[in-house]
Amino acid sequence: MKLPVVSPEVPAAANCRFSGGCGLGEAPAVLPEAIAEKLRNHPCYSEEAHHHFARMHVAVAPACNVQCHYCNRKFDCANESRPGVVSERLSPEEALRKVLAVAAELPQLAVVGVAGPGDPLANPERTFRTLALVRAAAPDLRLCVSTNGLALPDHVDELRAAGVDHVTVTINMVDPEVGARIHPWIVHGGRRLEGRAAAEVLSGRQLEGVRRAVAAGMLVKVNSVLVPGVNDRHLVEVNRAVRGLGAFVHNVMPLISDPAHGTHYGLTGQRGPTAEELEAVQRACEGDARVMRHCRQCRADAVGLLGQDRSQEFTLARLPPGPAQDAAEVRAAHRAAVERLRDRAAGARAERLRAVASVPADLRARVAVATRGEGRVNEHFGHAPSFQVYDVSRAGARLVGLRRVDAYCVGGEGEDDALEGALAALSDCTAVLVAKVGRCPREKLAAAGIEAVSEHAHAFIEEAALAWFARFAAEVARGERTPRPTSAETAGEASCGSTICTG
Ligand SMILES: C[S@@+](CC[C@H](N)C(=O)[O-])C[C@H]1O[C@@H](n2cnc3c(N)ncnc32)[C@H](O)[C@@H]1O
Ligand code: SF4
Repeated sequence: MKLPVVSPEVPAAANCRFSGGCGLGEAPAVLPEAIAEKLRNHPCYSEEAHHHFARMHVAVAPACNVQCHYCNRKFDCANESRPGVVSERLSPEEALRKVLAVAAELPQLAVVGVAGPGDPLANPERTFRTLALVRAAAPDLRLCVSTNGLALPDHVDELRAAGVDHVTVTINMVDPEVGARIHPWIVHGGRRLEGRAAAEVLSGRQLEGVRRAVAAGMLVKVNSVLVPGVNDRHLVEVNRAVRGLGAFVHNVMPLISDPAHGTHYGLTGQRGPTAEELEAVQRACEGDARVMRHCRQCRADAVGLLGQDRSQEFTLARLPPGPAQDAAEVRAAHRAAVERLRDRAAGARAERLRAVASVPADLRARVAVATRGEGRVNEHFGHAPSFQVYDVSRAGARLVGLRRVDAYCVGGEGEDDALEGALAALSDCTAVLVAKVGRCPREKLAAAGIEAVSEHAHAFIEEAALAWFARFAAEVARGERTPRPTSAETAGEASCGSTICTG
């Protein structure tokens, strides 16, 4: 799918944010209403929607037909938010009970997905029964499925009939030589295939699945796990292939690798990418395509706003007994409230943009933001498990990624390490916008060249970022401050022949 080129002067998020667009970089007029409607409240497909709408994954699909070197579904930790991890597996009936209980508590709930812990389409009976039960009980909830794609070509019609209009397919390679280094085996047609032969079949089926899903009118997101030294240079080719087939958005995610997880990569010391490496590949894939940058790589039983996992509050043992009432009218009221909030945020943003209109076009700064949702600066520096990072210029604020950190204010001996970790994670930022910050971390941030800014607490993120940027630009103009190059700028200068080169 070829997308129209948007003027670089026009900020990515600004173009579509309040017009039913996805916040991923396209002008509102570009998106047909049918697609805009599908994005409006889907947190995983729309950067803007993820501030306001929640999703839940129901863990009804235990088996998998592919082995990936990074996945071990046996390892579970309630405190860990990581793909493939679940606390309990559910029957379709239990999944429905849980959906209705969550929907009664969370007016923001908009999406129910099946994303494992194995592969939804390797467990078709359980998956389709779950989808049918949820659709009958709560028809306003969107349904989605996340699959490795091996069985996708066989199930597109059934997915469509089940009311699924969002499908995520994990595609890490289009070259079987690369694939054999990521996927050691698959089971297909009742046979186990290994190495290159397995990767060849997997790749063919994945691409065919994307083609058929797009042809059936579904919105397809492609996930790729970035494995340094294995597929980092190759993902541009994957991007080209899936875009050619009409995939709507590409989500390049960092490999999560730890020896404690017992995966092949963890045990052999394969590392995940640095923030700079991830950003370089995302930038290389961007071109005229949509690239997702707000993914939180959530658990297969995640519940809540992205980044706010509430799965442990909704285990089977904690669900209310008996059949729950659906709360569709509460969700409708929430959707209407979000529309009003979107209008207010658009107004605030337009005003701030006017205030920075005279700033030189080439001045930009990178800022980190502590947020708990609603699109606001509303998290304490020390409580943030991650920071959203934006590049700010007179054109607006553009999300460049997410930096996970250990929350600093948890007490105990790890505090100093956590603060050092946060300083390292934000080392390319000029400022961090927070709801609150203590004196000690403020001083340490300042010593590292990062200004802690709390005067815009509870403001909308882009409004706050632009307000800070106006002051920053004035200080630069007076010679009181020097702009700091972002890691993207320094990586860009060194990109040819290093991490990746698209030229
Ligand atoms: C657990 S899978 C379940 C759905 C399906 N089986 C699949 O692979 O797409 C969900 C997503 O998590 C990703 N994932 C699993 N383990 C990961 C890891 N250690 N690091 C990064 N991504 C991982 C998968 O590649 C996939 O995109
Ligand atoms: S396909 Fe999905 S569930 Fe299966 S091994 Fe790979 S990541 Fe895990």
